[in-house]
Amino acid sequence: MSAGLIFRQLFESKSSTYSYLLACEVTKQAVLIDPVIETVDRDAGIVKQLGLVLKFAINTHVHADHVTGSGKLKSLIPGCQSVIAEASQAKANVRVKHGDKLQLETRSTPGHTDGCLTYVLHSHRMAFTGDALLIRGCGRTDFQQGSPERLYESVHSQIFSLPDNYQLYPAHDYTGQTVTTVAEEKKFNSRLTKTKSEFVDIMNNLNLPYPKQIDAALPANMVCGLQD
Ligand SMILES: N[C@@H](CCC(=O)N[C@@H](CSS)C(=O)NCC(=O)O)C(=O)O
Ligand SMILES: [Fe+2]
Repeated sequence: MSAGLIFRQLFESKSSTYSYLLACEVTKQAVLIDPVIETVDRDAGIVKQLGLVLKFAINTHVHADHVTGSGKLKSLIPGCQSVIAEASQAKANVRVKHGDKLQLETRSTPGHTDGCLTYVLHSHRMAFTGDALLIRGCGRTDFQQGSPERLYESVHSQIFSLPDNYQLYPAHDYTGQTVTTVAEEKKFNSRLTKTKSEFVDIMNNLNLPYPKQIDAALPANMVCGLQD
């Protein structure tokens, strides 16, 4: 995916989730990061209109707040394969780990969940951080093997170590923002600019309500989405 890039940031409003369509202008080969079941028909329509060949429906982690669209995409687009981290223990056609290169570099960024991955497209200075890093924030650490210590280490070692001008695209935003950069987050992130012990304290006192769809989402996402 080093030639011209086709790039679409797509939004699902019920869970405030971003999905990302990336494709090579020349080969038309495409991947869709973090599809959501509610918006799969829209996304499959865009893939068709643009004449793309969707190879992979890639999950950054086992989402707790929505059902992934990867299962439904596989039935709509023959040949499309689901992808998730080996460490997530979820089922998928392809299970990836730190260092793998599935058109994008895979970086292990646990802490929100054990199996959180950040996908880096070096040729276009972009990284897709899932819930490890949100714009000016980060994923919660109070369920799904969450650990504030691990999340802090992950973001500092795997995301803040990228060049300052890399653009960062999260899996969610609840304030209407769409993109940030490594430099901005190193300067302005209200949680991750703190010391590790201050960060742990913040994360242990968020007191957020559980996501509304968690009971349906977790079992479905352990098998990469509803299959029919
Ligand atoms: N209200 C939403 C869920 C909001 C939420 O918990 N978001 C997660 C990411 S989805 S697992 C999170 O980590 N938030 C961090 C934060 O600081 O908000 C719903 O009911 O779906
Ligand atoms: Fe999440």
